[in-house]
Amino acid sequence: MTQRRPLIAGNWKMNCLRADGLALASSLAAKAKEKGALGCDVLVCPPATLLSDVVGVTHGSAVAVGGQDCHAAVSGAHTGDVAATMLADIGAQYVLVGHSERRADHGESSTDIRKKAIAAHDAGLIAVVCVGETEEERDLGATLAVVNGQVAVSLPEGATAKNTVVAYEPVWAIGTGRTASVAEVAEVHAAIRAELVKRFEDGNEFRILYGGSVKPSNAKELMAVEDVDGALVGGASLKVEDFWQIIESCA
Ligand SMILES: O=C[C@H](O)COP(=O)(O)O
Repeated sequence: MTQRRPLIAGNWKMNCLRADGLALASSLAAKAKEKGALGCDVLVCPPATLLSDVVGVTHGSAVAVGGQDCHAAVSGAHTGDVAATMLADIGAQYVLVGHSERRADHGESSTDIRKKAIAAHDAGLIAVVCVGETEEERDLGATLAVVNGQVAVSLPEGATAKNTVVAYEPVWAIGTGRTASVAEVAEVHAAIRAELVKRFEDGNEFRILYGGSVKPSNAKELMAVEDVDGALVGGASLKVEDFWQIIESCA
């Protein structure tokens, strides 16, 4: 069986002013240093305003830093956007692309996401490509078709297990306290794995994260599901003790 090192990623979304964000990142880095070898890779994705400082305070620790989005272009007249090259330039190693909040708030399509993933790869970043169905799509029985369709279009030809992570986040489970059941998670992750194996030589090695109301109380159970290789955590990543317990669930 392929051994995949889990990734626990914290998406801070549009939260944290400077003092709180730096305190959170410093505490995590200190805990990681004190613990030594961890059972997973750890990533935090702060808002753009804090990226550079968080890179600074986590330097030399096991905590990697990522952006929450990037533009598909390297530079140009795109007011308010950030290029993947800019993220790499300040020391970020990852970038989230296609989060459902970007898809909903900014009308991003899977074609847009693929372009962003290519930009991330070209900049030397690992793209965390997010996919997931809405509640309506699940009720219609369209979950696997929707998710497989997003995976097929959002992942570029050049994706590999080294430069790409897939994050499955059912939209109805994000920030709602409702977590997908183990059976629901297992079914979708198996379908994503099959899609990856069909398309990519190293499809078995891609990490597939689950996201949607992951918390200390359900992390262990979710991490034990076949083909769940970590978590993309929103709310619980803003509390150092909660996020740390989720990290420890991979031990
Ligand atoms: O990116 C993270 C997800 O949207 C999950 O957020 P949540 O853990 O607050 O449900």
